[in-house]
Amino acid sequence: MVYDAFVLLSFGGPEKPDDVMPFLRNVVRGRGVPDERLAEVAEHYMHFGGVSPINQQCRDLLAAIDAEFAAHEVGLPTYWGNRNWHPMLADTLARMRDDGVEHALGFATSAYGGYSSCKQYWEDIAAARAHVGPRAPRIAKLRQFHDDPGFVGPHTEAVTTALAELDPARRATTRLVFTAHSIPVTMAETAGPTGGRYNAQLEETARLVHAAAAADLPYDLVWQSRSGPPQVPWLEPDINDHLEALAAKGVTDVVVSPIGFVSDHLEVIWDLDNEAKDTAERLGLGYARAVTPGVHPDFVSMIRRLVQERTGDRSRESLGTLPIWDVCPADCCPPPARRKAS
Ligand SMILES: CC1=C(CCC(=O)O)c2cc3nc(cc4[nH]c(cc5[nH]c(cc1n2)c(C)c5CCC(=O)O)c(CCC(=O)O)c4C)C(CCC(=O)O)=C3C
Ligand SMILES: [Fe+2]
Repeated sequence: MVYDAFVLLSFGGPEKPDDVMPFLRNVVRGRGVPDERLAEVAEHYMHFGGVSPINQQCRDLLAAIDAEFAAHEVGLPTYWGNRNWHPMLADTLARMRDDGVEHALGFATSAYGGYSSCKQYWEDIAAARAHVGPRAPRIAKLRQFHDDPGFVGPHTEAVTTALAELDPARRATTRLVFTAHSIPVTMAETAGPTGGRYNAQLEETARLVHAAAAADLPYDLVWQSRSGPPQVPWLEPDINDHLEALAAKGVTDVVVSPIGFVSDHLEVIWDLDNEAKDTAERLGLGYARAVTPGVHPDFVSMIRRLVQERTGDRSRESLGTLPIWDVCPADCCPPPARRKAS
């Protein structure tokens, strides 16, 4: 297969206060997220002047990818398109068509399987192609990378750094807490071809980072950033409840590592650096938050390696044991049932 471009696929985020509500409406399109929840989330964005850091993080990542491609003679022009905010993927795809692109490789900013993290990016590609119409470039999405050394390594380094911020005299009562975006339980059950893939991959990443960063400490995998109507079950426990439980059983310090994410976007800086940190302070827990890969050189070279893997120029690097594939089965990770907005 000959590929003629690279496109970064991401979530998108508002870049000014007036963007916030239209962005949020795009995110929840028909998914029954209550208005009160949207208003609450809008508040989180307003704490940062209505600007999510995620778009700038994508610009920085794309610049790093350009430099990496140039240094390794990967001769692909690069593009960037989002699911929920400008630059929207459909607009990017139209530009790619105008530039003569026919078949691009796409890298999505999520390491895991599941509807929101993987399948929805395939749907974004299909919708953008339908929008562009005849001569719309094709996009082959690059594989999930939860156990790649270019993802596990930067998370490991970050946990080590965060651990060094805590009091070594209390190491015996220190704990690692890995977090990822909560999703509806049904979505978790139907993730991947045989179900449970999102959780299984997160468990594997947590195990790998734990073993490499601090094998002597106990660790947990918990969830953050729940949304949706309260009567719909999502993955639990929430990190804040979990911190309460840890404090109650004598834990004195925590390192919180958001292995569910690739950059320190709003869900990380609000839900962890504000909410969870406040919870920890109230409980008297020492708290250190590990950073996400961002533009870590090993993460950037992983993206280049994924491209070279697809063009047959190198083989896969995997630290875990779960199966990894290039093309997802058509029927895996169904979208959640649509609910009327309440
Ligand atoms: C698995 C997963 C990831 C990780 C994989 C990936 O990265 O793709 C992720 C990432 C992100 N989620 C983000 C923001 C939001 N997610 C929401 C809502 C939801 N997320 C869900 C899941 C996930 N989300 C789900 C099942 C919903 C319910 C509604 C729906 O089914 O769509 C809402 C709606 C309001 C609310 O929170 O209730 C917002 C604003 C941002 C941007 C942050 C920024 O702006 O910096 C990022 C990177
Ligand atoms: Fe989300």
